[in-house]
Amino acid sequence: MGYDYALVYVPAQQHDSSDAPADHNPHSHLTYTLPPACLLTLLYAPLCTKLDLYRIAFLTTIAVAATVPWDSYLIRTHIWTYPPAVILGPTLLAIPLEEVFFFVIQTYTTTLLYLLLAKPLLHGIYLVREPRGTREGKKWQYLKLGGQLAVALAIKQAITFVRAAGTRTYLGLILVWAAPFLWLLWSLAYQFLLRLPLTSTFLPVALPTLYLWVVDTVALKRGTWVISPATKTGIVLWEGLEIEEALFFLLTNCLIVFGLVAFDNAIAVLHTLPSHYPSVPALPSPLLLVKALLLPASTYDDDRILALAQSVARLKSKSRSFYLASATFQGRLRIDLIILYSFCRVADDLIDHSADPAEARAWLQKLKLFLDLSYGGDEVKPNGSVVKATDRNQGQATLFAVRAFPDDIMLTLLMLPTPILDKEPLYELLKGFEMDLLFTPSNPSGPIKSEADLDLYGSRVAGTVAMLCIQLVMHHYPGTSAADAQRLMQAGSEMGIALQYTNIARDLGVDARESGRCYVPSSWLKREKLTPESFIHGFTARARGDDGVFRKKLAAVRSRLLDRAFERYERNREAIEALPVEARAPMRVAVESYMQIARELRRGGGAAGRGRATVPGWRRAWVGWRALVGPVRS
Ligand SMILES: CC(C)=CCC/C(C)=C/CC/C(C)=C/CC/C(C)=C/[C@@H]1[C@@H](COP(=O)(O)OP(=O)(O)O)[C@]1(C)CC/C=C(\C)CC/C=C(\C)CCC=C(C)C
Repeated sequence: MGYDYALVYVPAQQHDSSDAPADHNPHSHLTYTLPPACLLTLLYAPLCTKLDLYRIAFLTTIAVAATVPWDSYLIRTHIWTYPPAVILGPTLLAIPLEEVFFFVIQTYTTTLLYLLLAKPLLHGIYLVREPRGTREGKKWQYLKLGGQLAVALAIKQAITFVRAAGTRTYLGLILVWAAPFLWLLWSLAYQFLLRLPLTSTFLPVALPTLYLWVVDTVALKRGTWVISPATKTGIVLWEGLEIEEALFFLLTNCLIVFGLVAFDNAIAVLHTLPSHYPSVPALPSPLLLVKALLLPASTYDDDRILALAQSVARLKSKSRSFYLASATFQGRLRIDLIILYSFCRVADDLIDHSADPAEARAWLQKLKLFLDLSYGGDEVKPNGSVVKATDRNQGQATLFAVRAFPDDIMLTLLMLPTPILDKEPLYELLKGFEMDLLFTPSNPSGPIKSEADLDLYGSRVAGTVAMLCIQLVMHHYPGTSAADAQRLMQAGSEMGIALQYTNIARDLGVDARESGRCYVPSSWLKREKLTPESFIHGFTARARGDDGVFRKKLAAVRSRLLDRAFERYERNREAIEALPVEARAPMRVAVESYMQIARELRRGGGAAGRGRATVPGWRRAWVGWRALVGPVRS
């Protein structure tokens, strides 16, 4: 019996209360199962969503419902019994309550570990379309069949063991019970079971299993329970751990993790494929989850899946702050934000990485044309309401994007949720990128001569991004009044500018050295007796001799940028608390993890000189965790 260490089962023929010291047993949960459960609860609590609670309740109910009849049967038929002295008393269908509690706590702990490890993943990118009649489609069908066959053979063998009623009975009973569930879960979620990273499949099975093996061994060595020699093989995994026990813990953890993977597979289908599921309830019913799992993989939208995979890869490689923050958003909002990030990133990179200004202008022109086509169908009604682009216009935009942009960029453009986003911030963003084209070797300060210029630039390249993010939030979590929405947009835009000031303060050296650009208003430079040219020169290798003087001036300029960043941040951070509740904590994470760069710069940590500030991974995680818990006090 797998859960014996918690309960101290003793086979009937050996039942003797002297085998099981009573003082060990009621404390087993306190000593072994509750501490890891409490620790994981503390760690995961700030990340926990309503969907997670639903998932935990769903899985625990199934685990208890699936285990209780089997366990009860074993007890009622006297295959197992337990010394009454070691249990508290109450039972459910003859199963002691402590045993039932074990079913719950094991499911809960393994689930929390799984959720923690799976948090960074966007599950939609692990879906695979299986086109009918193709090699790829057949490959997946063979893999599915292969797994089904292997588990079916194990079931057949298990039935033989049980029928023989000998030393393999216990082994057979474990397999006969667990394998059909595994067969079902494999049949529904084989794609995810094969494709998810091992941190989401192997690790959440291996860690709790190993823990239970060790605990089981300790319990055995203390003589708290015994397995009947008549029903066990006698094989041990290591001294003190029967192979049946080891298998039981392994299979129960496999069942829990396979169940969670199937749940996530269903949610991924629902969230990733709006063409099949235009709207999805926050807590999908079990029936909807099953329907999603049964949706033929040949009908998946592989363009959308690929676009998402490219966008996630882009986000992961280009921005650690927003990658961390993205993990805290949920469902379709998370997907739309990642695609929006990808759009902003590719647009910025197309222009920044152009071989010459002419090429950069050509890309800008194409991006504008794409927006013109996407929004071309907008119609303003006499009452001022806007009817969004029609399918015809989407079709034209698609055709244009396919012809005008490289494949990996084209898919991001096509997935941009233009029906949800206003066009003005997107055009403004392009205007911001256009300002970057005004930086030339003969004009290294480009369009930035005054503070007002810098504010305008910030509002175009970052204020707009914030407004687009807030629009997505309000679309996915409706209910904000028009007046509040306007206030949020205003505050968001200001917060975007704060982030842009931080960005400029961080990249002063990189922009000077690599692009010959100086984003510092000329009026500020004058106060430090610098010009844009001498500022850029200060970063070049030749100028390293007069380090001290330049460093002081650089520190003063950077400090002014940071002052403006913090001023705007302080003024607007309260507004985050007026966002829909589901988006507050994630938005705090996005803003705080970026503003941490500003804090590091202010502290002078590592990057206040000519280098680029980075926030150490552990501090980034801590800042994110703190922001999730509640508003950050300054
Ligand atoms: C969680 C998640 C995936 C969020 C996505 C956010 C998003 C869409 C970001 C786009 C970033 C981007 C590439 C924009 C292009 C223009 C640009 C470079 C802007 C600067 C970003 C810095 O990114 P990074 O450091 O990676 O860039 P470089 O390496 O220097 O090229 C910006 C500083 C702008 C970022 C601004 C925001 C994300 C807006 C944040 C504000 C809010 C979300 C509003 C908060 C709400 C209230 C109510 C106050």
